[in-house]
Amino acid sequence: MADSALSIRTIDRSDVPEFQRVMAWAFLDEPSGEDSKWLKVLEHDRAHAVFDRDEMIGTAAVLTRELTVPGDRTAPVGAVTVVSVKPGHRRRGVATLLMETQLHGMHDGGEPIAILWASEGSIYRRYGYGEYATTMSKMKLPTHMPFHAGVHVSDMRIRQVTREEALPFMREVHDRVRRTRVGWLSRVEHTWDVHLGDREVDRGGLTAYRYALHPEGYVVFRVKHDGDSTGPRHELHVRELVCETDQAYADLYRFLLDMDLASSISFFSSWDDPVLHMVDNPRKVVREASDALWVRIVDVDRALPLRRYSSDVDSVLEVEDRFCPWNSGRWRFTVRGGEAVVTRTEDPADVSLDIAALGSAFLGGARLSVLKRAHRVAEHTPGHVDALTIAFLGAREPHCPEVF
Ligand SMILES: CC(=O)SCCNC(=O)CCNC(=O)[C@H](O)C(C)(C)COP(=O)(O)OP(=O)(O)OC[C@H]1O[C@@H](n2cnc3c(N)ncnc32)[C@H](O)[C@@H]1OP(=O)(O)O
Repeated sequence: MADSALSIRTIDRSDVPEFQRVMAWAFLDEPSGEDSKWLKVLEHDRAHAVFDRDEMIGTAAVLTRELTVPGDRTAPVGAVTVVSVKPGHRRRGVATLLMETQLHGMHDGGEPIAILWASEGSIYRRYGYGEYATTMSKMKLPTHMPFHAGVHVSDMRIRQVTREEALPFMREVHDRVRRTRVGWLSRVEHTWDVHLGDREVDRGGLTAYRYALHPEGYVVFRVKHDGDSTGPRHELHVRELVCETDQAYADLYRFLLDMDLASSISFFSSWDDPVLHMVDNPRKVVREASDALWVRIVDVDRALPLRRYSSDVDSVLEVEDRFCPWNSGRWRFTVRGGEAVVTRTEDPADVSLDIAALGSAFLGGARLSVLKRAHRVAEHTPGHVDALTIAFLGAREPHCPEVF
């Protein structure tokens, strides 16, 4: 701790207004008010505040969630959010104290994995979070583009309905689909109000959400009005597109692409969105990649066996973890038939890496072979990095469709 006057504790109901104010000032935002939907997902016993004497100066919270990991499995994760320190109190170790408290708490009987979305790219590696555990694709495509001849569009009816009508169906579909998609998260009841918050201030000048249901999926989008004397050129901003079948995916994309009066579709999608291979002219799909989920392996021996792996491997990993030293040292990582066993060993290392590199690779997003080229992974026994890279990869790119 940089200053002996600092203290940290979990919050109670009476702390909430100040908690909101500190957050808002730190994020250069307006306090969201006592009616904020977000307050309903906040777990007070997992929300910490740092005080300088009696002044609250820092906040951070953990949300209890399940994350889908390779092998159609879910793993308990601590979803870290609202890390904030009041301007004027920064660079004195307040965020470090919050990170330490959260990760020690998870190590001590909590989740073996922590995740977050980073506001800035240079903050979280020092705490052992691995970047690009999932990649986000900021995608824009013109409407009215035909599909490639081989793409079948069914005659299933797509209905635009009210939010009230859509929600029960969406909850059910989402809960089935998220269990099959690596990087997707479970939702609690109020997540829906936060994720699809639709107050005027949430809309950023766009319309309210539109909800379109297909028997096997749904799409939620807003419209940004645009145009001139030559006619309307509205933009469709897709919030989420969730489908149980590839057919629903093609049908719902076609529904959006055929929307009269609209000229483009914008979507924060997965890097491997199949639409690239569905449209007639893939070059017209403009994409920009950015980091999405950051993953922190809290306990190597508890976390790695939670997922399945693509191939057998037997390697000794030397892990460096300065922030959570219980992970440091050598681990034998053995996969047989997709299942991993992780045990302490004194055997010489085949591969050394820092804990953040392991977090980046955990969901099958960043490749260990690329991290090796980036000097983040070192190979001591030839062939082991490639073997591990293949074992960690999954059939699809991991993707996290929601910011928490
Ligand atoms: C998951 C989320 O909630 S993401 C949101 C993060 N929050 C924000 O972006 C809100 C605005 N920013 C802030 O509130 C603060 O600047 C925070 C929370 C990012 C950092 O808080 P601080 O108390 O200043 O961090 P702390 O003093 O513990 O810094 C620890 C280290 O991180 C570095 N660091 C902290 N913030 C940043 C930053 N924004 N960019 C680069 N380095 C940073 C510090 O220099 C220090 O480095 P060192 O260990 O080499 O000395």
